[in-house]
Amino acid sequence: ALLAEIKAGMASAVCDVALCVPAPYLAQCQAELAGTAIALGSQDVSAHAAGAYTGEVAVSMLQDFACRYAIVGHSERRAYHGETDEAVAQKALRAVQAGVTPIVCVGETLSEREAGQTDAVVGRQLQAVLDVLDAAQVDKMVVAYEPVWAIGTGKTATPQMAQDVHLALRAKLAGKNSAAAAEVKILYGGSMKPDNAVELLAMADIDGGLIGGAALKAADFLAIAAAARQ
Ligand SMILES: O=C(CO)COP(=O)(O)O
Repeated sequence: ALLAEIKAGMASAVCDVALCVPAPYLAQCQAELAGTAIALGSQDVSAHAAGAYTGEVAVSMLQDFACRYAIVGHSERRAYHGETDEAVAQKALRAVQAGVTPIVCVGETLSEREAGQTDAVVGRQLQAVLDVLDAAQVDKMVVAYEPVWAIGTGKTATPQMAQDVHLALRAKLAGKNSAAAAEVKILYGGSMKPDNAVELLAMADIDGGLIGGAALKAADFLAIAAAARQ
């Protein structure tokens, strides 16, 4: 029902939109999204291309459902499933090698921010991915800055706080490939809502959003997509 509402509201393409759904819904969503401009993505991908890893979803399986994106390194995967920077990097690499665009999530916890470590933490998380990619692969990924303290909490980074981190991330990308750095989409995630999306998306280095809670209400998601067009 949610997908039908989003589809109806997206009838005219307002911006690039991808829906990243839990793996069991991929087949249904692929069918529902066929013929629309809305892309399909997953919320995770295995760090292994193939082999006996029961329960894992390999990138080739995602491709069976025409997934164009795979979120990797979401803070909940890092926190609750012990995913290290290196494991996240391997997931990103598997996706890139298969032609699936990884959405690489980085973000600091509240205590890390309060200790002045934000740039160091997100820089380390992004660098781990850059270390396994060739310079020519840098523009094959999307980066999402998601301050952990802002996810699902109703607390949002101010536009300037987010912009400062996005700028630092773009500089880090430029260290690997300066031309590609300008092209990489850096999304902000963390309680993005219709009432704060316009000012966040107006910032020079905020190229889009990674929407959690507000994507569960079609009207809110559509309003954010409309804000992205402005
Ligand atoms: O983690 C997020 C998206 O993956 C952000 O979630 P919220 O938009 O609910 O804060």
